[in-house]
Amino acid sequence: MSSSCFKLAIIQMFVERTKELNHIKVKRLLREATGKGAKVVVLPEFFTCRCDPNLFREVMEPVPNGPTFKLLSEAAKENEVFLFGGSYPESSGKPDMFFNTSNIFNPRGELIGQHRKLHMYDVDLGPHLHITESHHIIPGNRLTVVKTDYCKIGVGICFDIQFPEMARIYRQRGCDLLIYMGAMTLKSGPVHWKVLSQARAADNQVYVAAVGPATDVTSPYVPWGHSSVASPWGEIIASCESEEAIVYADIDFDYLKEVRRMLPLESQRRKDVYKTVDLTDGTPV
Ligand SMILES: NC(=O)CC(=O)C(=O)O
Repeated sequence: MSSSCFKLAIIQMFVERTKELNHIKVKRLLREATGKGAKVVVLPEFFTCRCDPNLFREVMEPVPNGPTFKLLSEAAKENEVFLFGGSYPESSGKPDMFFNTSNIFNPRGELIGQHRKLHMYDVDLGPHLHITESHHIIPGNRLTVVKTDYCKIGVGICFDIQFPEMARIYRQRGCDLLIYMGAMTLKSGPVHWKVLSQARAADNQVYVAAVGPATDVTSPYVPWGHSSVASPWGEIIASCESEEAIVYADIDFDYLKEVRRMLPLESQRRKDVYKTVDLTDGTPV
């Protein structure tokens, strides 16, 4: 593989009943992915317990002094990989409230980024799908750009994908890949998950990875699964369905440049007709 290309692995993990079982599974799946040449690996949202607000309170843990943080750091180091550690409930100091946090590690096991889900999923999707995340989750308050050996990567969690402004800012700050870890509902997942990944990719001419847990119909909140990777052309280049799977995709910077050359959106913006916001000013992230 040329230096202008690297292998990304996204892990659509079936989340087991206990944190310990999930830790064991993460180690196994990470070994498998890096054994196949993956240089950047992504875990799904909420991989330490099933999607259930009652369980979240039980499994939440401090960052950086919790067992999951330690596991991810050690696993990144052992496998010499950039690890986007899905997300898990990070205790906030308030008894029933937590952050939905993704910790990101370099191949030396050092923390290089942390994203706390920004947008709260407070929605009324019908009689059985009234969700108010803000009752138990505290939103983060900053965007997250991570520098890796390959490219800059913008990070979002689940509902964050619905907000195009965030992806636009990531592109303006030089990201070539956006990673969203998300457990979409069965209501919005089938319609939105892939379409939004493709839209964020095509609008911004970046790769987009959308990574969820495998579907578990016994969970009170059934995640949609269907993880995928979209190319800068907006095409799905790798995907899976509902079950546990590792999905691999080559992130090819020559292709990315070619898309931007063929379709020069950045220089064609009609800034004389509509207002755009320039965020390429080196604002720290
Ligand atoms: N939980 C979310 O943040 C969003 C979601 O589940 C959905 O869009 O579906």
